[in-house]
Amino acid sequence: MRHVAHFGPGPGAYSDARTGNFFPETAPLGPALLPAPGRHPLDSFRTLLPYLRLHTRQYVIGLIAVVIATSVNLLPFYFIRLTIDGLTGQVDADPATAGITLGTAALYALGIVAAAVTAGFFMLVMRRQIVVASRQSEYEIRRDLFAHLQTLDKPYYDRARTGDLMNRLTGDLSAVREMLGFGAWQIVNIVSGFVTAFAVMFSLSWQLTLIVVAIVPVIVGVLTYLARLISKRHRLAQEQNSLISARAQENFSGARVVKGYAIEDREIEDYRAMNLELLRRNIALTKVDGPLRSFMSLLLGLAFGLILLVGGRLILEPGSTFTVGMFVQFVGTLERLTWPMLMIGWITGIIQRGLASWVRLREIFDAQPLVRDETGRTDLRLRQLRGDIEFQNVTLRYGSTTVLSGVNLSVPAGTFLGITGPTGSGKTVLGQLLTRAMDPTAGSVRIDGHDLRALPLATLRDAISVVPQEPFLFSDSIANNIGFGIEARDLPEVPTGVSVVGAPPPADIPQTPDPLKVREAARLAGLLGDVEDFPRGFDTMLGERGVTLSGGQRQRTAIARAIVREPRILILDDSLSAVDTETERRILDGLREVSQGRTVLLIAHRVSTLRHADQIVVLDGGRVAEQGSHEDLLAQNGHYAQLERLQRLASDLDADDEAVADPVSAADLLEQKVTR
Ligand SMILES: Nc1ncnc2c1ncn2[C@@H]1O[C@H](COP(=O)(O)OP(=O)(O)OP(=O)(O)O)[C@@H](O)[C@H]1O
Repeated sequence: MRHVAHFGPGPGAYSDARTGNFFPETAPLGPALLPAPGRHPLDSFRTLLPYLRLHTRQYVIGLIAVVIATSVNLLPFYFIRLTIDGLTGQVDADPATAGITLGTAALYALGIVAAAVTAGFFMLVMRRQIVVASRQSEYEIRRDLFAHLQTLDKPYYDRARTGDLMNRLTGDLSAVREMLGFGAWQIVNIVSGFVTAFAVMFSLSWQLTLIVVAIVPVIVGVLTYLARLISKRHRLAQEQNSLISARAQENFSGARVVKGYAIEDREIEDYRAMNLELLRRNIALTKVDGPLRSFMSLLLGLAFGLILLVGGRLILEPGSTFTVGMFVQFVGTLERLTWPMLMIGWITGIIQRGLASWVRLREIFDAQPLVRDETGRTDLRLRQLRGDIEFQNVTLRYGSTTVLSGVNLSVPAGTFLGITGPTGSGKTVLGQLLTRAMDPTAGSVRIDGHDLRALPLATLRDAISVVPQEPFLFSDSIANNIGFGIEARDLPEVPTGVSVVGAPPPADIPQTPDPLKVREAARLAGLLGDVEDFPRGFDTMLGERGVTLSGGQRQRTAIARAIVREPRILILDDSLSAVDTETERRILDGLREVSQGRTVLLIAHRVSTLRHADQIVVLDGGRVAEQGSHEDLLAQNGHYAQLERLQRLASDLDADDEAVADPVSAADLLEQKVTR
């Protein structure tokens, strides 16, 4: 079940998008990844500290292990020096080099092995601490981000782009994790590598060390420049990669539209152009990526050549204490600096990307819902609702557009209220105000006499079920789709801002909703017959992995999902538009059964759907235009009466004329003509 995923990163979360390339492949990086103006990345680094603090111990142990490993890594050259100097019979100030026996050589060899084993062991310790800590931080940030996103409201999601949010939760999070893991240990590796290597080299020969000090900045400078160039071109290639994937995905999802409009050739041509651009960018990347290694070899070759010349002279100088063994140790130690030098440019990129990505994640954390519980206003004692609804002079504006204007409505608990009106008249937003998807601009919406702003959101949403105009079904079984709302109740709250280390294993959560409840809800929604016709019944998978339901079946699944929660208030937004009149009758019978003691708001365009409602409200231009029972409204001879006449006419036409195949469409057609 979906919520189980909250308790830990799935296998995919551990996958590392590393190419065999010299530079790691990260998320597509666009201009959007640049830090938000006016906010320095280091400021946001401070906001990352609480997550790092959860793993202080791991980072301290891990970083000490890196320092030990880099230092021990230089020991083999010391033993090689002793061996060479012993073998060549040269004697320096160190008595250990005054000749060598086979036994001593074996000891040195053992020393080399021991150093390698020790360094390997500490690198392992580092990985177990820092890399694991970065994965845990990734888990914790993702957990908290998701939990925070759950608190954000409709206005936020109206503005946010799903693709962008997905990209932040995956690509940006990976970039942050890479900075906390690989970035952190590489920084320490580079610093300790440079410090220890320079200390050793200086103790061997200050003259040679001076040459290195002169050369290294040039090498690092050139490499950093190349690394930046590669990073930039890599980013451009990645951006194009994203575009091309998005285009392909849209083409696959909209395959029916593409075929229907016979625009395959245009699609092929567009895709070809995008693909060609990707090729161009990839070639541009190869042009700088390829020569990097050769360039590195060339620079190092030159450096080593120079050191050989000067070092040779130092050895040959009369009375010199600089031995062949010391020279070999010097060169070996310098060679160990190759990797850190190469890494500087790379790590700078990783840190820059990580910080920029963290800024983008902070933007999500900083977003606050407009609608939320507020201390002082929310009365947390209100847990149960009866279902009396009241709109008091409610006005809703979006910018300069007035959507609802001075709506007054009183709906006693247990009322079956029909709502109709021309398209865009404000029917849906009326329901949305009731669930506090947003608050009214003026006036107040009340349940049981309490202004909604005084009700805890959990109480409110627990009491109301909505069947939206375009129901969303998950790629899951029919049973889980119907039981979606009940399974989520009574779950332990997942704590945020805490370490995952030492967290107890997830509680054993029942995997399937009560089958009897699900079956009963399906019956009431008129879906049972359809489900029983599927070979796997309620276990039938929907969506990408399973069957595709018809529009009417989708609507009824959503109705079943809403009523299985046994809400005090049920809102159905145009939920019977895709079913035939016979199915509609069955669903309405079911709804009447459920509506005993509940308040039902049924938004519909068809008089046949509305006629048995206790009360019917007709909205027009965001105002209540008519209100009363079916008979009252017919007597008023207004919009509703006109609607009824036209729909009756359409249905008579249908009875007379075989050519009108679908009475619903005919009625809708006529109704649209009238409402226009
Ligand atoms: N987030 C929004 N921003 C701006 N305008 C909005 C927003 N949501 C709704 N509206 C506008 O509010 C008006 C009422 O919308 P609503 O969805 O309630 O209409 P409706 O009566 O349910 O129509 P239909 O019968 O077509 O579903 C419409 O003009 C719509 O464009």
